[in-house]
Amino acid sequence: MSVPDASLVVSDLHVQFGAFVAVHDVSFDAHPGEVRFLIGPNGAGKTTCIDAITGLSKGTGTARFGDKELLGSPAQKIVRLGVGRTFQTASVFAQLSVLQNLDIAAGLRRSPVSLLRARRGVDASVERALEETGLGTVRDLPAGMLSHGQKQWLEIGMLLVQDAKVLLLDEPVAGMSQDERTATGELLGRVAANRVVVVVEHDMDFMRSFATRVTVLHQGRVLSEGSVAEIQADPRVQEVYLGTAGALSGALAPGAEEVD
Ligand SMILES: Nc1ncnc2c1ncn2[C@@H]1O[C@H](COP(=O)(O)OP(=O)(O)OP(=O)(O)O)[C@@H](O)[C@H]1O
Repeated sequence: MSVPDASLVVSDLHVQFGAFVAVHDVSFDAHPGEVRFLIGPNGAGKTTCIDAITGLSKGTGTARFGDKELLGSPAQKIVRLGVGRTFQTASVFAQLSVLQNLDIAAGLRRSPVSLLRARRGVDASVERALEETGLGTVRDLPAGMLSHGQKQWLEIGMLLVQDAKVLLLDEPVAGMSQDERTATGELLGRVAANRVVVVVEHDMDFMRSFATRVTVLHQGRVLSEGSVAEIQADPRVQEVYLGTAGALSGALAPGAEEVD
């Protein structure tokens, strides 16, 4: 199968901490135009996959973005290649305004020479990110005053101004209100139109509403992969959730309400 240049293709990813194998030969791919989900019970290896792809943990196998191999590259180089991530806890500068946070992020992709040049007005990439994330109305507020959801959107905006082509998002809707979850799903749909978006999530209701393709991990291995309907119908997935996370089992059933 030919793979589009802008895709992320992970093959046989293997990550070990001492004798403990956290990720066993995991393969998945993600393409612009889809919102790709990685789900699985606690400790399944989801965050470790993202850590390895972004250079924070050592992994073997391959993780290619277009024709670039990411595994083995330093984290900063991976960022420069256009691969960005968020963490479970948003890391924004609380004292600085939304605009200043975005401006600093935009500076990370500018050359030292252009940083020294006098700047007139707001960078076009910052204006686009404000528009795309819906944060325009709070642009002058200190980031510390934003709601939990708005902080996550700001982090996503910071990746957008850095011109990230691959966004790896670790539990972006944890702790969000229902309205914020819906807004986040819609934002991810817009962002994914021309970028790779991979979402690690526990929230099954969110997954069901916004995932276009899902990989289920269990104990470091790929258990199942497919559309939301396919993975929900997979008896192996039902068994894992029934066996390890009773509260999630109901949420896997089509149409079930999420249980927190
Ligand atoms: N630095 C580390 N050293 C040792 N073990 C680790 C390290 N990082 C993760 N692990 C272990 O690897 C396994 C996978 O962890 P990981 O955080 O990737 O799971 P996860 O699927 O993201 O879980 P959760 O949904 O709870 O965040 C766990 O057993 C975890 O304890």
